[in-house]
Amino acid sequence: MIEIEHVTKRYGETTVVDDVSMVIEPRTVTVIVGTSGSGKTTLLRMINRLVEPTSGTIKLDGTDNRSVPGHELRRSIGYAIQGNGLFPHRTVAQNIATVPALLGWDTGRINGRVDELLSLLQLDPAAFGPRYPHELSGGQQQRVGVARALAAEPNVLLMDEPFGALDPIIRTKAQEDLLAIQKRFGTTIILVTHDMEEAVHLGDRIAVMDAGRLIQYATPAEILARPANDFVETLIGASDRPFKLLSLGTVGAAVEPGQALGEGIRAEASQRDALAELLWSGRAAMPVTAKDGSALGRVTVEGLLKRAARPQ
Ligand SMILES: Nc1ncnc2c1ncn2[C@@H]1O[C@H](COP(=O)(O)OP(=O)(O)OP(=O)(O)O)[C@@H](O)[C@H]1O
Repeated sequence: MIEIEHVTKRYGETTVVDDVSMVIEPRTVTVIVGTSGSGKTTLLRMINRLVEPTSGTIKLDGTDNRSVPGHELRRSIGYAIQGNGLFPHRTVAQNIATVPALLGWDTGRINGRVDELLSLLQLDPAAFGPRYPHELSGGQQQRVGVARALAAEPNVLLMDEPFGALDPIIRTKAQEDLLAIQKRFGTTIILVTHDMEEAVHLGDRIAVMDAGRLIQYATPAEILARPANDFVETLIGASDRPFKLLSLGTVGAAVEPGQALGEGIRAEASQRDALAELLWSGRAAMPVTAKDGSALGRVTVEGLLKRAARPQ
């Protein structure tokens, strides 16, 4: 658990983070979202003490983060940034091995971990381990950056606009990879973005910041249904709200008894995708199938429209 208590950061007369308090539950994804200059990066960097707060306290599992030296703290907390920050003169494998080597892991354990992470991020260890960062595409470099941040099995991973430089298709893929990794390792992830779409997709909870203040801290569904003020409402993009709401639920949760004709959709697809497919193919209903291909029922335009309405 991460407890941020009345944390303020000032540079001279300027307050860039203003009395922020929030509790981050273990094994969850928290997304900090807000406009440029709202203090997101500063707040994130106070967790691993790349920035020291002017006042307030940050506790990690009950322990004040000032009770251990900063460099030690940063070995136990993963950190991934936009543009990946890889060391250009080290191979991919050496980059990923950086923190485990500092921690004195033996070679066998380091190599095992490097291979495990590369495979997990769908990069063949034999092909990619010996390469240098400039021999990789931007998307591949970004994955190596995430692998390096995860190398020493941190409980906490901080990510600052990790997908900002990626094209939309690679970005979606990288987001799916991240969610899979988070499930597998149970890592507590805190991710900064200015993209509300990304926040809704990835976050168990979203923290909305404006001018250094924490304006709202809630689940995506709560934020969509009840934005705390006009600023949050603008950030969500009101015209898109029903679709964002549908993107939170799976088809499996909207399945109705009965049959339908034509091509089906899988239960784990999003309700947004189901509605798009129904509208595009001009159908009122379509079959829903389980992973093994068995029929579960159907999903209907009528049912989905009800789910897209503002929650009461
Ligand atoms: N070392 C520093 N000295 C003085 N001012 C700083 C320093 N670091 C950040 N700031 C200021 O603090 C404010 C918040 O910066 P921060 O990087 O936290 O914002 P952000 O929300 O992450 O923005 P962006 O989305 O553009 O990255 C900005 O106005 C920035 O200019």
